[in-house]
Amino acid sequence: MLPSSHALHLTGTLDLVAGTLILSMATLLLLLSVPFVSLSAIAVALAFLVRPRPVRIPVKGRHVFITGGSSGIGLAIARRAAAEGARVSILARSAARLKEARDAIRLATGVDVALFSADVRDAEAVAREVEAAGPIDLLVCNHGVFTPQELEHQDLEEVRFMVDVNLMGTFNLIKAALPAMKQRARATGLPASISIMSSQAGQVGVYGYTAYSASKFALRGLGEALQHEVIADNIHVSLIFPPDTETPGFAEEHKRRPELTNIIAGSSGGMKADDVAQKALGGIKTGTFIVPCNFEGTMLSIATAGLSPQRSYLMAFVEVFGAGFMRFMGLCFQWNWFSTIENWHAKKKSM
Ligand SMILES: NC(=O)C1=CN([C@@H]2O[C@H](COP(=O)(O)OP(=O)(O)OC[C@H]3O[C@@H](n4cnc5c(N)ncnc54)[C@H](OP(=O)(O)O)[C@@H]3O)[C@@H](O)[C@H]2O)C=CC1
Ligand SMILES: CCCCCCCCCCCCCCCC(=O)[C@@H](N)CO
Repeated sequence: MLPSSHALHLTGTLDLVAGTLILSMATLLLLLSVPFVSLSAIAVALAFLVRPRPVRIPVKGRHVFITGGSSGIGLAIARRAAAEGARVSILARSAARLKEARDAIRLATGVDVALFSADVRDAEAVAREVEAAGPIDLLVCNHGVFTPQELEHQDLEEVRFMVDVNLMGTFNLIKAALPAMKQRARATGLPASISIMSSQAGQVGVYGYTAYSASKFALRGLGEALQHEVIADNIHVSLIFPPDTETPGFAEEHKRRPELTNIIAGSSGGMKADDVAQKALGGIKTGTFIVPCNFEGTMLSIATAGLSPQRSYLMAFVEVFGAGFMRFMGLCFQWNWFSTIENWHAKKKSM
């Protein structure tokens, strides 16, 4: 048996220990909450900071005009937009392929899309078709050509072809569509969209893609500047950056692509056209400026965020705090690519 004075002493000590414990726990929590509170404060600040403001762009019942809508990614976007209740117009050169696309979309959705035939390089023809289609709510500049080759071996004619179709074609289209789009956006009070199909090769230069990468990088400059110019008209610009995607165009490209282009492009996993279309439409509906399509694409977009507009405070947060690490990852990828190129040359020399 303990004498009662001892028992008292013991409870006193226990109280002291418990008190100290609680106090140090509280201090620890407080210390731990400092970074948490400051990170939350930064997130809140970013929520006020990001421009343009978040937006929702409806698709149902609206006029969606898609170039290159007769094949691959464009066809997949047209099918999805039709299924969501949009009035869909597609434009391409070949009338025969346009009709095939209309039949395929009708079969899949029961909806008839309107067909417009023009070469996007022909500004007058584009203006005529856009006029005939009527005012557009969502313009999807998806047309594109790609013939990979080392610049040394590529004819200037082919370089010009890619720049003319991919870049100048997009200018022709936007110039033709913009005036009526502005009017319509004002009349309906609904936000409108101009989306442009770039490529992951429009975010990083890739062996064999000098002309193609140049034409796709250029679209980003176009898009960034255009967003400044049309924001007051409630028009929202999106740039879409797919990786290698299974399409008729890609099947053709793959037959002649340099081995090194295959290897480097293989750093990003391939996709199906319909999955790219889903990402593209998702990005368009939220007015997202940079729309990546797969995991590697998301990393690439964070690594190359630069001074592009960002509406999402969460993505802004990731970009701000991921910048250093993503730069490091980018250097790792470049190390890997340059090593591959070096080994490839060494192997060729020894053969
Ligand atoms: N597939 C891929 O791996 C990737 C593709 N992209 C981009 O996505 C877009 C679509 O590619 P994808 O679906 O593979 O291409 P496809 O080759 O399968 O389809 C291209 C579409 O564009 C049309 N088109 C081509 N040239 C012109 C022109 N001068 N005027 C009008 N229409 C034209 C074609 O029709 P027609 O020939 O009858 O004119 C066709 O409808 C392109 O911008 C491409 O650069 C980006 C990343 C990866
Ligand atoms: C932090 C860094 C992350 C990096 C991941 C990088 C992966 C880059 C791969 C580039 C792929 C280019 C594909 C072009 C596809 C295309 O446009 C053609 N098929 C033509 O249509």
